[in-house]
Amino acid sequence: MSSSANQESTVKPLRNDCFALPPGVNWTPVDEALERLRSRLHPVVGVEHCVPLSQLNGRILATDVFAPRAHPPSNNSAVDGYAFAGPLTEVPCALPLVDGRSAAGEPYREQVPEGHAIRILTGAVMPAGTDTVVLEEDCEVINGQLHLNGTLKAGANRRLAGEDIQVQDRILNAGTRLTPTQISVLASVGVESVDVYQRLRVGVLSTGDEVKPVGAPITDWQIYDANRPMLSSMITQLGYELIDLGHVLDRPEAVKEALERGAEQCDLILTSGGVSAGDEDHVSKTLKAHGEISNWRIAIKPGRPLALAMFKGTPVVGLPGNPVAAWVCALRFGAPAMALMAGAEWFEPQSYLVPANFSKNKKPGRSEMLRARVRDGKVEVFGSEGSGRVTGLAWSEGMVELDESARQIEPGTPVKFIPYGSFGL
Ligand SMILES: Nc1nc2c(c(=O)[nH]1)N[C@H]1C(S)=C(S)[C@@H](COP(=O)(O)OP(=O)(O)OC[C@H]3O[C@@H](n4cnc5c(N)ncnc54)[C@H](O)[C@@H]3O)O[C@H]1N2
Ligand code: MOO
Repeated sequence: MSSSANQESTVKPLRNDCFALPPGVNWTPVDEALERLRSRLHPVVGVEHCVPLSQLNGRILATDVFAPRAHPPSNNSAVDGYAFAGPLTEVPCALPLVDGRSAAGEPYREQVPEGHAIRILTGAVMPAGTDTVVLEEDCEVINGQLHLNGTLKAGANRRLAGEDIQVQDRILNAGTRLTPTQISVLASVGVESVDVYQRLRVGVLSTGDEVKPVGAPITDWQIYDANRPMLSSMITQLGYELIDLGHVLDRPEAVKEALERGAEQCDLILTSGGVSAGDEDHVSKTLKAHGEISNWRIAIKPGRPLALAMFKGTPVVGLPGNPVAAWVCALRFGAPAMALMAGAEWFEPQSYLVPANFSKNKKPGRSEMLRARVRDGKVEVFGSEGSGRVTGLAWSEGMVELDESARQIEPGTPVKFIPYGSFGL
């Protein structure tokens, strides 16, 4: 792996044989393939110190974060109403109101005398002498007296100091991918900046003589490059740094040159195409000639051929060329692997058992990933399983994963639905 100027020298490189398969392995079940990736990969990025809140979305925490302040910092009211000392057991009753009020940002600084009440607004600090708040809808003020008809427990409608977070509580763990909600927690206790991992630099390379970048002149026997824009968008959406390695023809020298460029600039390279056994599958050949390659034949449809290699110290994930297979493999295997390399936790995507709205007779012995979406509480799958059907990708909102043992699916059979959101997309 190449290293950037500010990357820390303590980063441990991956082993050259990290993708090697045990002798005799032929078809690898999905679970085993995932476990192999999990056990052989580790973070390969250094730490970026003191990154401000405004730049944290999607970044991965490098250290645990402890609260420098409690949340809420003081007892305060959860509602607009009147504060007094609770409980209130004998009703109806009338409490004289003190002159003044406690508003958010403008506390009442004196003691509220026993048996009195005070006007209070949501978020305002509870004045001394009060611990309970009645909603303004549940009481009436007549001639400076607060009239109450319902009982209230002591502490009703009050938020206690530190009930959410106490000083020095661990609020976030190292390895957490920061999202808007976690950034809100940091802000709530006044954390201005945190240490995060440097962004994983992911190179995306398309290969194939028939493949042309969008915008280039094209003929009938050529196709537009759908994989590179798809994978590039995925990389940026996952919060990684995209390094566009372009497209190369099926020429050993061109493939080698592109991989060398990638190894210089990236922590990981995703290629698509050229990994099955065909005469023009130069990605496999180049990786074999100049790196340590392992052609994983995963018992999955689509996406059987997945080439995993180390090329000049940089891991290369050789995805199949068919866009559907490239997408499925990039998600199912690439996303957790990248997360781990980027310093986050390995993750098994959250899935849901949803009744099927389709029938299918599946071959045993391999997993199948179907383009899917949920409508009216049932999961439907795209009409064609063809691995080149990009329309199915656009139509889908997730995948149905049928494991190796699944056989006959009927309408109503619970199946495992994995929304794309479970991968962070
Ligand atoms: N004899 C065998 N042939 C094939 C096997 C096999 O096991 N034995 N596996 C099939 C499966 S499954 C797949 S998937 C493909 C994977 O092949 P490659 O990774 O070598 O991919 P290519 O042959 O280069 O391309 C496959 C297909 O995808 C189109 N493609 C490629 N790149 C792009 C791109 N950037 N954007 C859009 N489409 C792309 C390409 O034109 C081909 O149609 O191998 C099967 N064959
Ligand atoms: O990986 Mo291929 O596209 O399974 O069909």
